[in-house]
Formats: sequence, C-alpha cells, structure tokens
Amino acid sequence: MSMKRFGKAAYRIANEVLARNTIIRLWWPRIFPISHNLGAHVVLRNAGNAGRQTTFRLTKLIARNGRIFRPFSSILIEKNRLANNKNLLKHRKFHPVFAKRPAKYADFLARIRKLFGENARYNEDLRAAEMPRRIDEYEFGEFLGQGCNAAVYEAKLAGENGNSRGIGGGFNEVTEILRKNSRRPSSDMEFRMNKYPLAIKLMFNYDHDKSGENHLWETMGNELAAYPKALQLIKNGHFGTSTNFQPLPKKHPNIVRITTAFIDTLKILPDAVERYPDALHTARWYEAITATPKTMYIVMRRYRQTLHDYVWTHHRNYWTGRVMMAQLMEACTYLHENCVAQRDMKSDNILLHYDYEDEIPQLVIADFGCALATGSWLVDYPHEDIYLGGNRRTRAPEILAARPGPRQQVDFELADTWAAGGLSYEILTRTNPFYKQFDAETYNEQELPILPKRVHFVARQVVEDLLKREKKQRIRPNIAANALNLSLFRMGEDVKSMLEKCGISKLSTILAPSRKEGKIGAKMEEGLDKVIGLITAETIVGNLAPHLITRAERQLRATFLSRLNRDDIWKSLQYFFPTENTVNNHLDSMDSGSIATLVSSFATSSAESQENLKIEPKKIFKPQVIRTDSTGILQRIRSK
Ligand SMILES: Nc1ncnc2c1ncn2[C@@H]1O[C@H](COP(=O)(O)OP(=O)(O)OP(=O)(O)O)[C@@H](O)[C@H]1O
Repeated sequence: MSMKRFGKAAYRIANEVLARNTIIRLWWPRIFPISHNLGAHVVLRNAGNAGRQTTFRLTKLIARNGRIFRPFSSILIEKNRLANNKNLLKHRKFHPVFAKRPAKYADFLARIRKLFGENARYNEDLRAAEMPRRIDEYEFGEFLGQGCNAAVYEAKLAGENGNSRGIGGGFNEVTEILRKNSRRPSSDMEFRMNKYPLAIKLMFNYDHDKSGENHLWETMGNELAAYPKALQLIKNGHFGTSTNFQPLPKKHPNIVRITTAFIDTLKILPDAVERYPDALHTARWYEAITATPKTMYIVMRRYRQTLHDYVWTHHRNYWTGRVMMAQLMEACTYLHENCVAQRDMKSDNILLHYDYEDEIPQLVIADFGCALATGSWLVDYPHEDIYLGGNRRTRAPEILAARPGPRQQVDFELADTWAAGGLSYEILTRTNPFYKQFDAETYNEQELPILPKRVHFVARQVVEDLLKREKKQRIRPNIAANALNLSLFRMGEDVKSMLEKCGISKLSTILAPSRKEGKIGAKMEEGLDKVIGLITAETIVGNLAPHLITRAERQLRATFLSRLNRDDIWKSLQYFFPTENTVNNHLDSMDSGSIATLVSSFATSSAESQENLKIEPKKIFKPQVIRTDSTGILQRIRSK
C-alpha cells in the first residue's frame, strides 16, 4: 500500500496516532481502538482547514494481516494526544485535529432529541412535497366550511387520482405500506378524504377597487404565520413593507399543514353567490371592480373535523382526551418557542385528522388570520381600534383587563396557553366554561367547574394551572405538555410507580432545582435517564408495531422526545407528586435526615429498578390494547 498519494505528512500523522495508542473515534456508531502492536496503518486524507484547525478524514485502515477496514464516517483525533508533539507543531504543518465529541452526542437526552427530531421515520413532517401555485392546477370538491374571512373547499391536484403525493398519508414506513395496500375505505368520509386530500382556503377579497397583489399579501399575509416558506414569498417581493413578519420556522405536527399559498384570479364556485355574495365582484360593484379580480388561496392538508364538531359526535374518552390535550399543549409550546400567538383559540379553529371513527385524532391549531407573529409578545395599545385578536370569549384575563392609553402595551405571551385551558375543558367535558358560563375578565378560579374524577389527576391539575388568572402563576406550555406526555406512558401499571421504581420520588422532584453536581445530582439524572429510556424504548417498539400505540400518540411522543430538556422535565415531574406547599417551602424545611432518606432511596431504588428494568421488556411485547366500551370509557385490555 503506497502512502505517497496521501502525502508524507499524512503518513507521519498516522504513525503518530498509532504510536500513542490513540483511540480513534468513529463518529457513529463505534469506538475503534487502534494500538501500535496491531501494526495497522491509518490512511488519512486532509479534509480541509477551518481556521487554525485541520481535520482529517480516515479513508482506510490496513491491519497487519492485510485486512482493509473502511470506516463509515469521519474520525476525530484527540487534540491533547497530538498537542505534545513538538515536531509536528514546530513545522506548523499540522495543527492538532479538533477532537471534542460534538455536543449533540454528549448527552443521552440529546441523542434521543436528535433521533426523534431528525428522522422521517418518526416524523412524517420531514418529508416535503412541492405543490403548484396556480389555481387551474387544482380541482375543487365540496364546500367544507366558512368563516368571516374565507371559505374552505376540499380539493385535489387536477388530473391526479386522489392522494398520489402522500399528503396526510401513512405515519411511517409500516403505515405507509398499509395505506398503499389499498384497503377499502370504510365510510363515505374516508372515501372523500382519499379522493380530495387537500383543502383550499379561498380568502374573501372585499377590496374590489384595488388592483395588484401587494395589498392582498399585506392584508391576508398573516394567515401564513403557520407557513415556514412564507418568508420566501417576502423575498420574492411580496408582502410590501411589512418586514417584521416572522412566521414559524418549521412545520410542526400539531400546527395546520399549509403546503403552499398564492394569489390568482378569483374562482367563482357554484355555491359562491349563495354563500358569500359580498366577497364576489358582482354587478353591485360594477363601478369599482378591477379588470381581473384576484384573491389569495391557501392550500392545506385536509382535516376531517373541527374539535367543536368532534366533541359532540364522539363518545367521551378520557385517554383520548388526554392525548388531544397533550397535542394541543405541544402546539402551544412550539408557538411559544417561536414567539407566535394564534390569538383565536376557539374549537372551530382546532382541526382533527383520523381515519377510523375510534382512532385517536391528530390535532392541529389552524386559522392564523388573527396571529401575532412579529417576534415580540407586546402590542402597543394607544387606542381602542387596535385589534387584539379573536373574540372576547377566547381572550385571556390580562388581554381583557388591558385599557388603551399612551404607552400602554398588551402582552400576549401566555394568551394562547390560557385559552388552551378552556379548550381542555371542551375536550374533556364538551363545554368550554368561557363560551357562556364565565366571563374571562371577572371569573373566580375556585368557581370553575370541577373536572370528572376519572380524568387523570395530572390532567386535572394542568387544566387548573392553565387557567390561573395571574400570568406569573400560569403554567408554561412546555411544562404542561411534558406533564401530560409523561402521564401517557403505558408500560407497567401506572406512571407514578414506574417513576418511583426508577428512583424518582417527591423529594427528588423537590430537590431538582438545586441538583447540579455531586453524587445526589448524578443519581437523580440517572433516574431521569431511566424514565426517558423506557419511554423511548416503548415509543420505538410502538412504532415498529403500529397496533400497540395509535398513530397520533406515536407522533406525539416523537414530538415530545425531540424537544427534551432536563430542567423542564423535572418541573413537570412535580405534577406526579403533588404537594400542598410550594417547592421553595419544601427546600427550606428539608433537613439532613430527609436528604439522607433520598440518598438511600436512590440506593435501593437503583437496585430495585435494575431488577424491574430487567423484567419490563417482557411487558413491552405483551400488548396492552386500548379499547373503549359502549360508554366511550377507556379500557386497558392486556392480551393473553
Ligand atoms: N384544512 C382544513 N381541512 C378541513 N376543513 C377546514 C380546513 N380549514 C378550515 N376548514 C373548515 O373551514 C372552516 C372555516 O375556516 P377558517 O376558520 O380558517 O375560516 P376563517 O374565515 O378564517 O374563520 P374565522 O371567521 O374564524 O376567522 C373551519 O371552521 C373548518 O370547518
């Protein structure tokens, strides 16, 4: 094997590596030790300079017996092992190779985040489909619904037979195959959903006298706050001067899926005159109308039903309700992370997708026409004409309490989170107390209806904390989403005892904010890793065997696992160990005895949990099927 073509220098470095018995780390998935005694040659190729660092790529490794190993990926050679070599450094031929393992692999939770956040197997959203941007490329079907600003119709691509682009198709490879195996649709609705997989929102353009497109982008552009490619439209010169518009940066499984948007000539559909005459350029406007009336079209994935209709047409099922609540909170978390407020959180704007009547629906927040997406939660409120979104029934107490005046501002940070509390009532009891019973400006928290006892205690507490009048006391959406997600773990009998078996107790959740280093902190993190490890294992198994966990739940778990954060999870775990006093009070009152108890609980729990963890995998493969009885109440049936 000639080393010449890789250059003398590379050869020297290779020997240097071997001489020092260096561990060469293949990025993933193996750790590959090479020793001098092995007499191996490492073949390195200069892969480029980044600043003062030179990186090398391992292209071949030749063992003494002549076997050639080809690595899967790059190598990293530890800086400190080469840093001492004066000869190498003196000639400045080589700067030691940058050696740190990238942070993204460093932490167990980070690896899980990456797996679920970047892998299309767990996240169908990562698959993209480009859609045409001309109205005559689409064929319209029946009318789906209408609001003050738009009418929505079912649609498909002209000339295509149904869902050939896989919009809203299978969740992963397995369900994709099942979908393609052309099972006969079980209902008319399913048939239509397959035939017309899209929904087109035809915006009402009341400015009959204005020509051009800019005014349409400016007045209707807000609708695109949920469309990550909206900024490209801005770059293409649309949106006029509104440069502070900041739409969501990525798709999210619980935010309405917009596939494209465009402006084109107004299409007059057969029912248009009857349904929305004022939005048409009829003879009434003959003096003002422009030559080619246009409007904005928003092409979306088609959903099956609104939340408002669903709760009145389906039996109440508290497990399903909790999955829907968790999805709603995931959507709020994503909006919150990206500083976007939807500001019209009513059940008509929550859309659901499901294939079978008893399937747990996938839930999305839709209709961003009232959204605040300027990169700030604050809106100046100098006079009453400033629009504060939605209607009075869905506005948070702090929005209703705001009074206009000089230097007055309204803060929308937790407005959607508050509204999600009312929607949770609607999911669990069919009735949102703020639609009729209570006024959001004046209600008393203690007087809110008590949720049924069969609702999980974590969900009950989360709803209570979402509807706190005081913004500071209100639960953050990510903490609410975490608590609900954790409560949906299926393995074993109940989540609380699973947490305890992993070494997590009331005391550890109390101590969590002050854990950092030391033995206790390490043990606590170990316990948390076990919990997350079990949830991850259950999710992966569930994904391979789709009958175990429903599609919406698997997607929910992938979303949750792709945004794990230790501090937040610890906060959410407090919901499983409710306490009368605040966390701080507990910390104050903790003595050395209780800390000792905690340490010993770790010692026993870790031994116990090893035992438990050994037997748990059997449970994974023993499917627990979730079914509903005739009253819609959830039953867990362990299959024999
Ligand atoms: N993607 C979709 N799939 C199926 N139906 C939809 C979809 N989007 C909207 N709809 C239906 O159309 C109705 C009206 O849509 P939307 O709420 O977006 O209109 P709007 O004019 O913006 O309403 P509002 O008056 O609340 O502002 C919805 O309530 C729903 O029934």
